[in-house]
Amino acid sequence: MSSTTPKKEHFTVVVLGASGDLAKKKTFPALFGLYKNKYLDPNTHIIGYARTKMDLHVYHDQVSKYIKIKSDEDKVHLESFLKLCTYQSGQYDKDSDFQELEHHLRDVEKQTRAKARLFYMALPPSVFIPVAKSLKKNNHPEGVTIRLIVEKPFGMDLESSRELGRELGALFTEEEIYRIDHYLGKEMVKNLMILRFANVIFGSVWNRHAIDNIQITFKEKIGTEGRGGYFDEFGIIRDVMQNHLLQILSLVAMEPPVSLSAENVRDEKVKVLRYIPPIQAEDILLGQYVASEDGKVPGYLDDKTVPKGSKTPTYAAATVFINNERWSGVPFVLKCGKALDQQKTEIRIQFKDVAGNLFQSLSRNEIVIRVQPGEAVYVKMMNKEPGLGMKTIISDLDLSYSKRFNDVAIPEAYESLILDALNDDHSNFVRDDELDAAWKIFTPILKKIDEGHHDPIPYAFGSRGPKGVSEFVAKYGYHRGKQEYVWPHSSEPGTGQEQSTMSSVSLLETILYDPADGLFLFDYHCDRMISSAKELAAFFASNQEEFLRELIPTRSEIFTKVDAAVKNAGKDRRQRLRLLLDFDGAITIQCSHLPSETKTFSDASIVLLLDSQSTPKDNMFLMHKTTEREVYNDARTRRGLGPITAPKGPDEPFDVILYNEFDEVMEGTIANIAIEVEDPETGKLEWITPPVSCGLLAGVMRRKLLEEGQLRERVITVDDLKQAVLGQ
Ligand SMILES: NC(=O)C1=CN([C@@H]2O[C@H](COP(=O)(O)OP(=O)(O)OC[C@H]3O[C@@H](n4cnc5c(N)ncnc54)[C@H](OP(=O)(O)O)[C@@H]3O)[C@@H](O)[C@H]2O)C=CC1
Ligand SMILES: O=C1O[C@H](COP(=O)(O)O)[C@@H](O)[C@H](O)[C@H]1O
Repeated sequence: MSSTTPKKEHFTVVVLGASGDLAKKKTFPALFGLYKNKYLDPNTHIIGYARTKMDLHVYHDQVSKYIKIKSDEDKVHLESFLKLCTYQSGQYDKDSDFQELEHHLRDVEKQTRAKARLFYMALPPSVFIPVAKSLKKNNHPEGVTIRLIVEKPFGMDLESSRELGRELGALFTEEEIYRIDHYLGKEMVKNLMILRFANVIFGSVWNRHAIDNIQITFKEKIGTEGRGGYFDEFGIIRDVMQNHLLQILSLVAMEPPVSLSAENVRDEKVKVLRYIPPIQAEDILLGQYVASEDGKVPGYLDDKTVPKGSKTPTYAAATVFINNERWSGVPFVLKCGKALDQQKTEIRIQFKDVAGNLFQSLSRNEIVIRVQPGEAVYVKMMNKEPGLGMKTIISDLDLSYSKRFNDVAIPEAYESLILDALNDDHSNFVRDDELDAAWKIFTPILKKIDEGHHDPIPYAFGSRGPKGVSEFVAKYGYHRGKQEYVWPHSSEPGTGQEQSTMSSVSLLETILYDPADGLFLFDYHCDRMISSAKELAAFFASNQEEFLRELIPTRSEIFTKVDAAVKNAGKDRRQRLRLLLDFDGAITIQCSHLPSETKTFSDASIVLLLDSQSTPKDNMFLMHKTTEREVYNDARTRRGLGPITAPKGPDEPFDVILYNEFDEVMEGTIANIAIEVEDPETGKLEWITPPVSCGLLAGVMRRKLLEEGQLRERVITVDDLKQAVLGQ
């Protein structure tokens, strides 16, 4: 399959549609990634071509717009990368413009001596053929190797796809064409062959004898905002299911190929698709999103670019069957949708029930391959609950990439695929007969949908999808499990387990749960975590845009998880919850039980120490609650205090008070500070607390007291503090 060795053949890359969204967001960042990591020959010249007229300066701004610069080294790489990028404007159907492109190419190639050209068509389908014709006529000189990357959609149905195939086929050979489906470049999709064919423990159960049903799910939180007009022509089945999900299915279901060569792999992929009959009307469930429950986010039809009364589905669940020896009778449920409750793409393989009745209340085994976000493979399995009894509980074997491979950068799908194309490796590209087989499965049902025979069921923006989804998957045998399963397992802080989930900075909230009062100031905790997530995304999220757009959880999503964790740890017990949010959207909750009443000390009995030196206030870890606690730990160490524990006795120092470089009091290492002073104007006693601008965390209790008017913000100097506390 794909190789990762730098390619010897020397290419010029031409990006057609260079002013568009795809080129900016995916193609140029991918080319830069390859260049930076030395997978691209350092002399490779990249020519952008599009209708928009722009000078080189503006063009370079466009090229760089979505390229992430994480270090000074990256900056240097970008400068040299931009020197390789030139631009030429021209129409998509004018020979004279393509001839000018040819002059540009020849000038470049005189210097670089490149003898091969990679044309990347980041273009709308309406101009695929005119551009392909112009390229063939004007930019395909003899003796020059040509590779043409074509983006989806590859037609609207079997007929139009064949027509497109015929027209392209008359111009370029199948070896020259690379039909991109970027899901084939995703790390976990590329991992499927290895998981299946390099592990006896998986390979031997990968069939109808052991597996009950398989779900392949794609969920997005975002709606079609901004591209409603485009989307309406296609709908979610053509946008995601017929290509991305079906490609995943073929890798999950195919037989082992004779070798890893592109043709052998694709032979097996196409074979399995041919065993799938067209989807039947009763095996499909469609939905279209309406406004969110609180009415704040508009629905699909509220988008002005969407035709009034459109029945285009934004959600679809469809079940296919593979009528071969391995899979006969096993439903493959494909689900995809926009404007849903979460973002995820996963493959869920559910096994059959255990035979016999040795144990009660067992849940089925599942292998879950999490494609994104947070790549993981986990096996849900039954285990003995540790202890004296013989109770069974659900547990897991968990290969979370963030823990197992935490220092490895996972390449972007487009990087991996462009490299494959440069290396003449077709295995992760779609072959013409695969496309044909895929359209055969979907075309009859798509025709019926286009003719308006299927009314989509409305679902609220941000929900799990249309009513009936759970019943739909249950109809095909999916059991949601008899026992509650919470991941990760709750752990007592200090066991070390919580450390292992913190390969980098995570946002942190510590929440009190009391059976009588519920979760203390829960909304305030959520608000703080969500707003810190937005502010710190630029520093810690590896994909800032995606994190901000889709991965920051809502209050209700956090509540669902917290509630499940509390239940799991015992709703009748007082608990301290450590809620962690990673910058890839993963939430971790650790519960520890508390005594039924917490010991309190009167004010006079708490010993507080003033820090021995100031702390600069300009520190993001003071303003946001995160797992990065160095600034606090340093202060404790300076004053001889160990790690944070509950106060052990009235005489033992409890906390250290930090102050900034201007001698203004900030806060303690675990609490905000307030003092009671005389109001200089009225002479009345009042409680004051330093403003956040002094460099401190806006605590949730502090917020409550400020809102209730029990506390007022005022700068407190170290002298004020001494005066108030010691009367000096
Ligand atoms: N290494 C890791 O990253 C691991 C992560 N986890 C996490 O633990 C959590 C639980 O995992 P898991 O049990 O596998 O997955 P979930 O419980 O999230 O989903 C299991 C199945 O139940 C469906 N489902 C979810 N909510 C409902 C509902 N309210 N009513 C009916 N059906 C529902 C899902 O459908 P649908 O897909 O349509 O939502 C899915 O088919 C997940 O957040 C998972 O990501 C677990 C183990 C390891
Ligand atoms: O091809 C498409 O894929 C994206 C989702 O891609 P991802 O890599 O972000 O998962 C989807 O949003 C878009 O509608 C579709 O055309």
